[in-house]
Amino acid sequence: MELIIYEMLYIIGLGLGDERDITLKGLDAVKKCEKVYIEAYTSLLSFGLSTDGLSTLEKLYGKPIILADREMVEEKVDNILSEARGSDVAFLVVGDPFGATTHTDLVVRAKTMRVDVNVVHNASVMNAIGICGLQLYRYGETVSIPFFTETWRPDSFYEKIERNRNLGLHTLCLLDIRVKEPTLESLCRGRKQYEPPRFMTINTAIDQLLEVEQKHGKSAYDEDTNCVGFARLGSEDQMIVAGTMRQLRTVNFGEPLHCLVIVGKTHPVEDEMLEFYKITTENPEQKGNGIP
Ligand SMILES: C[S@@+](CC[C@H](N)C(=O)[O-])C[C@H]1O[C@@H](n2cnc3c(N)ncnc32)[C@H](O)[C@@H]1O
Repeated sequence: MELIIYEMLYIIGLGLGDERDITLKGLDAVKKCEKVYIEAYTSLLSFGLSTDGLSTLEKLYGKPIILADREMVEEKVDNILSEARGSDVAFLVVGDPFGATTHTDLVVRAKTMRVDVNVVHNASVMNAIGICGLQLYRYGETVSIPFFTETWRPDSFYEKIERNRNLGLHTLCLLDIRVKEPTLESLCRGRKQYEPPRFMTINTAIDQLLEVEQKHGKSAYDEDTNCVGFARLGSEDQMIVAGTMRQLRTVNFGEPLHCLVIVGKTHPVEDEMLEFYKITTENPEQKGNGIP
């Protein structure tokens, strides 16, 4: 009887900061893989991902890395999986592989195609937000805030935030990333051209949240609701600022990526920790860099 040995798909978390955040286990796996893909869709990296290539990562890993953009992840993933049937293939993900739903799909498809999968975990935005002192086990459902357009203003996040707040739970709001979005014009013409990448800022997210509150009027939150804004978590220049929606709306958080937490009912220890990140009249220039 013929013995079929399937090779492995390694899904490897890179963490949040820079190329050195990969784990030793992850690095070992990358080194033994014949092909290495990096997902550039659900997160932007501060890892030297630019038009001139992925040099920092490639230097550290000692091999070329193929950029798996949104199109490849969503439409051509079967090709990657087929390759993993004949050789070891690495699929690198910023943060943790399960910090985004796309990668759960990838595992399901791999299993269906009888490709073995090995996951190497790393830090995710989902746990890095713990740095502000709000307890991770006091969070409700995470919501995603999409960019509003003139004609498309989806607000299903509102009900979820309302539910979380009624239960006294904190809410993590993940903010939209628009990468490789085909322009409307190019879709009509049938030849794809792409919009420039866009990353939602905390300021835009708060504007949209308040617009939706005004529309529904159920007082799920308001301008005086306490929040924490996070930018570039895990990087040297990360920024964490606590304040009301009104206060955070005017803070310049700088480069992406950003996310926002709407604070629920707090424990005294959570309050004590949040104090370190607060904008105050004595400290209007709160930069919120790192651990206080
Ligand atoms: C779908 S999640 C991807 C999560 C990633 N796979 C992980 O495990 O961290 C993407 C969203 O998380 C937030 N995010 C990701 N990395 C971040 C960072 N370093 N700092 C702040 N927010 C971040 C942004 O709102 C971004 O739109």
